[in-house]
Amino acid sequence: MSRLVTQDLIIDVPGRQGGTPLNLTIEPGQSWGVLGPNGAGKTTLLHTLAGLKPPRSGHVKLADKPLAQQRRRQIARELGMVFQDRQDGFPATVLETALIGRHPYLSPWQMEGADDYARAERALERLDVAHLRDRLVNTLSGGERQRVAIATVLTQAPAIWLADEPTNHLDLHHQSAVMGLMAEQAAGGQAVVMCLHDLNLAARWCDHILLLYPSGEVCWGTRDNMLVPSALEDLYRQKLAVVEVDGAPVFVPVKG
Ligand SMILES: Nc1ncnc2c1ncn2[C@@H]1O[C@H](COP(=O)(O)OP(=O)(O)OP(=O)(O)O)[C@@H](O)[C@H]1O
Repeated sequence: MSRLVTQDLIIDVPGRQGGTPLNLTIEPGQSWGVLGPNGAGKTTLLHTLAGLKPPRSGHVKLADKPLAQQRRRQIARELGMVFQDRQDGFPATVLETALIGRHPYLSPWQMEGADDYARAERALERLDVAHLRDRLVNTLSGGERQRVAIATVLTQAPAIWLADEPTNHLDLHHQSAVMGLMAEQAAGGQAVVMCLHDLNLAARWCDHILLLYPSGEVCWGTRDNMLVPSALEDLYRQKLAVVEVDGAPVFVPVKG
């Protein structure tokens, strides 16, 4: 299984000077939550980890080799990205979209085979969008599109998931189902890195947390060490009350 390693990584957020160099190892089986306020650089970090955006300094290594030296196709067999914003203007059906997840494994002009179709169909079932298989993606609701995007990455079957707010647009049931899927991926030996705005999803489903401050300061560690109310209040500049439900902390914003 592949490991994602950053060496003295500083992400390139326009107008920001400096920041904490990130020396991080994302191990197979781990589930990371990236938390921080709007504009802190969560998406920039994820895009940098995916090799879609060059860092300001430092390196990202995938399977011991700098990302910058690897072919995109090879990277796409290892890394799957759930984007925050997608342009679904392309008139493709739900099934055709899920099948895009198989492209890293096919040679140019090679048609998808029975196994590719079976994987895509299974992923659509898993994300509860199989009934939409023949619909054009640009006719779907926001939550349906989000589930198709996740089904596409599930079809891709990467060793490492980079998911930018995977629960965006999802109702409570589907939020829980998607977080369950992410946990299942991690339990199966994949690594998962998710940007999340919901502290409570992070507290319940992630085992590692990275806190990203607008200044560029970063800290990271195990969930229990990182989800300290005073640190989170400082991160979000928001007072919090904490209760415990089912053994996990629940953070509630309070006035004052
Ligand atoms: N192309 C660009 N030109 C100028 N500024 C940019 C550009 N791309 C991103 N930024 C800025 O970089 C900062 C970090 O953006 P990023 O999208 O990584 O934040 P984020 O933590 O994911 O935010 P959010 O929680 O709102 O999704 C923001 O202030 C954003 O405005």
